[in-house]
Amino acid sequence: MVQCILAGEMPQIKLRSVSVPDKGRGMVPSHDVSPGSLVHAEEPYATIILKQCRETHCHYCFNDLPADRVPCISCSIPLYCSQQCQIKAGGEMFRISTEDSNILKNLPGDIGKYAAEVIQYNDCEQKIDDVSEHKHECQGVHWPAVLPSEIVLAGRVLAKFLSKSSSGDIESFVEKLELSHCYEHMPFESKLDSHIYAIVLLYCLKHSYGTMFSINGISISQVVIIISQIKVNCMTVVRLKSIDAHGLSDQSGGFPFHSSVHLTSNVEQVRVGKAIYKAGSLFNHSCQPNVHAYFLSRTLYLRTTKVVAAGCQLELSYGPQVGLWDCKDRQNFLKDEYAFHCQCTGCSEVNLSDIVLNAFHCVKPNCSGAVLESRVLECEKQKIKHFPFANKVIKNDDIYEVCLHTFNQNDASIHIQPGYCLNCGSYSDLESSRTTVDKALICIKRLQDAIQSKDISNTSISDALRSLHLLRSNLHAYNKVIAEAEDNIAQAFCLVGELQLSVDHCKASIQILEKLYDPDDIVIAYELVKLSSVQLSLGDDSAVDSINRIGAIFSRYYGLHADLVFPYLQYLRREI
Ligand SMILES: C[S@@+](CC[C@H](N)C(=O)[O-])C[C@H]1O[C@@H](n2cnc3c(N)ncnc32)[C@H](O)[C@@H]1O
Repeated sequence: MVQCILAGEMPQIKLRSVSVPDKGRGMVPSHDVSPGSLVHAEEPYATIILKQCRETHCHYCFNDLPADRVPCISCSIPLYCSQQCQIKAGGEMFRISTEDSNILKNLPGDIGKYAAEVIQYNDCEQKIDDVSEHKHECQGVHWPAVLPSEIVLAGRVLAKFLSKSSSGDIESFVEKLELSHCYEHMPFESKLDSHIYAIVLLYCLKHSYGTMFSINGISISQVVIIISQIKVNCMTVVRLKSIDAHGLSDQSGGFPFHSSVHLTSNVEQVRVGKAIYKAGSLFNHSCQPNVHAYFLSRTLYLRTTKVVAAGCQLELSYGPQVGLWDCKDRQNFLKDEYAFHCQCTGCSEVNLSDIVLNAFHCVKPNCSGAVLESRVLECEKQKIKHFPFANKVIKNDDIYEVCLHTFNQNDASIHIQPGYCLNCGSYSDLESSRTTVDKALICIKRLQDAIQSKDISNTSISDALRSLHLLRSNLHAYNKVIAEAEDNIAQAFCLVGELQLSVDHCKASIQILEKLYDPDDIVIAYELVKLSSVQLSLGDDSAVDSINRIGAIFSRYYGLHADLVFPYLQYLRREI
């Protein structure tokens, strides 16, 4: 909340929790909400840093670690960006006896120095949050470094119970958490894993808490429930980074930009932690979300990206989104990761993206119809059957263009086969197209490797251009593979200093992505960041339009926090 106030913004929208068919509880606004409105801000109930970020990010606030990082005073495993974060993560562990404090202060080197500072902090009786996130973990045995992050997070939830509960009634604690769980839908192997981890975790905690803690059937079953609650409800905390073509990242808001060197800037999302937000857990998933989630430090912010009418569900994406993957891949992911079958509009109503994202080109060169493989077709058939005829053309002209033949059939007797064009009904030999595409992709992969190693030859670019031509003649014009190939070629041209060609291929990639995503989706803004950086290098006036578009999209997704989340925006604005 402190961060919200500092940034001059607090959520103003009144929300209600309602019961939603097939999805359990969900959140709705009490009145109409305009795009870009902050609807929710919340501090986490419990968090954990991801293992791959242990050396690079603060274990408390998840920001980048500075050179003078501060280790945990006791076990020195967690690293913090400041003494304040170290103290907050330690909770009560620093309220120690005078005798112990003298011992700690006299420890050699940095540890003694930190101990002295921390003790002084506590002596001043400053008010600190009693988070105690790490206190129970640093008792000599380094189990948090070994167990999976989600199990360590379950340990942190349990530590709250153990530090606060006087009754020792773990069942009522779990009930009061009011988090949904997926135990009954979990596969047998995952159930077995969670039982084993529950027992291991309880023994680890017993090491810290001693006799006040009993391990029995009840506590084990409750920890199993907490583990399955975490599986369904924990959010991945991410940070945005701009990375230039040479792999340098922009941490400071400045940009390592030299007029003699041509650079593109890519936006990368870095996953840094996992966290449980109790109210945030009430928001359901949609593959066409109307809410965007982001984080400043540990605080979760939810902001609408579309108009949401009073009483309509506010839904965010748990990862998969229309445009990112096709329907089948999204549903498989949600089943594996969150153990539910997605009931969102993106998975139940026809949308252009799901039809064309992995589609092939029709054999007739001038036909714009999509040809689908059986894997995609099965999913889309279900949706086409239920797509109300009246909405077909009005909702999206492009859908009509790629599926004309299909929609002209009587809805009740839709009979589409893999390999037949949805627009004109012509048959394509998908096996031969697939073989050509796979061969072309080998050259594109070679170009990607050359980009990685910054060793781009003329041959690798001309091979990639020939492959692009093959991709375009075998795949549907809006297939995502073409967008990715265009993007790779744009990067390669940029690295060899052919900036105008880079701009052309970057634009071709964006044109496809605008069909797959909403043209105002944040993904388009990330692509425009690349485009505008090359346009700026080229002295191209249209950089202004690109940067204005980026600004408009970012302010809808991040509001007043846009510059804080992505400091590179300030650099772009300065340039125009
Ligand atoms: C983080 S919780 C969201 C709140 C939840 N509905 C509740 O009642 O507590 C995630 C769970 O909500 C349900 N859910 C969320 N989005 C859904 C969707 N698009 N389709 C079906 N179920 C969904 C699933 O049961 C999932 O495991």
